[in-house]
Amino acid sequence: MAELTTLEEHRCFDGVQGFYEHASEAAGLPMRFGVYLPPQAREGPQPVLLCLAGLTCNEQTFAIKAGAQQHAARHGLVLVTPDTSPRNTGIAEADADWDFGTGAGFYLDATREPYAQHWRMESWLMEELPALLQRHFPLRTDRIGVLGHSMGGHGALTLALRHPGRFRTVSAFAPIAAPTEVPWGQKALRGYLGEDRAAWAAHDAVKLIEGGAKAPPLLVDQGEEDPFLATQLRPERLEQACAAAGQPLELRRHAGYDHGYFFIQSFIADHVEHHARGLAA
Ligand SMILES: N[C@@H](CCC(=O)N[C@@H](CSC=O)C(=O)NCC(=O)O)C(=O)O
Repeated sequence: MAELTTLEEHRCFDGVQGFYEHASEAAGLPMRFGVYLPPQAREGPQPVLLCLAGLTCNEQTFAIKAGAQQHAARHGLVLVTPDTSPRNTGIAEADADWDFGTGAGFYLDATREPYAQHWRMESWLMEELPALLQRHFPLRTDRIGVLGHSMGGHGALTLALRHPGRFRTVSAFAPIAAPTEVPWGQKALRGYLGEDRAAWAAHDAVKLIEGGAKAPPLLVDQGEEDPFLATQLRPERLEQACAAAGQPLELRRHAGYDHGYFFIQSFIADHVEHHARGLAA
């Protein structure tokens, strides 16, 4: 059986936007992801931007809604858009809520049953997927940046902080910056990791920075009309932690913008340029 199944491929800004599935060992199930190959990939391997989406999203959401391909085509960046959780796991309770379980993997490896067997997003993204991508696509896994939105912003920050040296560039839109302190994060961390608060802290960007973890300079955009700003996101906690630790952070607050993809579309060009510059250096 083929290692990789092509689900769809579409010409896009002179490159190719595809969606693929493979039998993931980490998840123990088929996992899906998107890859945008810019036109430069016809000439040879190009740097990669891993794009992590938020709650309720799948591998198509960011690819369809963010408008990133036109900028990736200009800069010669490969975009990789993974699904946000395993699916069709047979665990009925995993489909009960939109902010936990299916579509809400929080980019970590669960240790609590019934999730521990399949919810292994960190292992999939950090180990299995890069090796698979390297075998099948013209891209450079030694030059990877990571970007994320909301739950995906939490993923971008925590994966970069937990795996120093793996990502050369990091950025986020409206990240869940302090998940141990907010309802979305507490629900996920309790559900996937149990009651051990030390285990939670290892997946909280603010706590990681306070504990001395370092990441490349962070670019973060936040809409001031985001309905989740005060209750779920808490960018001021990231600002405080970065200032105290000397972690470079550019936090841009934008009047009038909310949490959705119209906000992302408005600033995605800056993010792709940020990554392209850092990945070329
Ligand atoms: N269904 C929820 C809203 C869910 C939501 O806003 N999801 C965001 C990410 S939130 C944090 O990770 C998203 O990206 N949705 C996809 C989209 O196409 O906008 C509710 O009813 O409040």
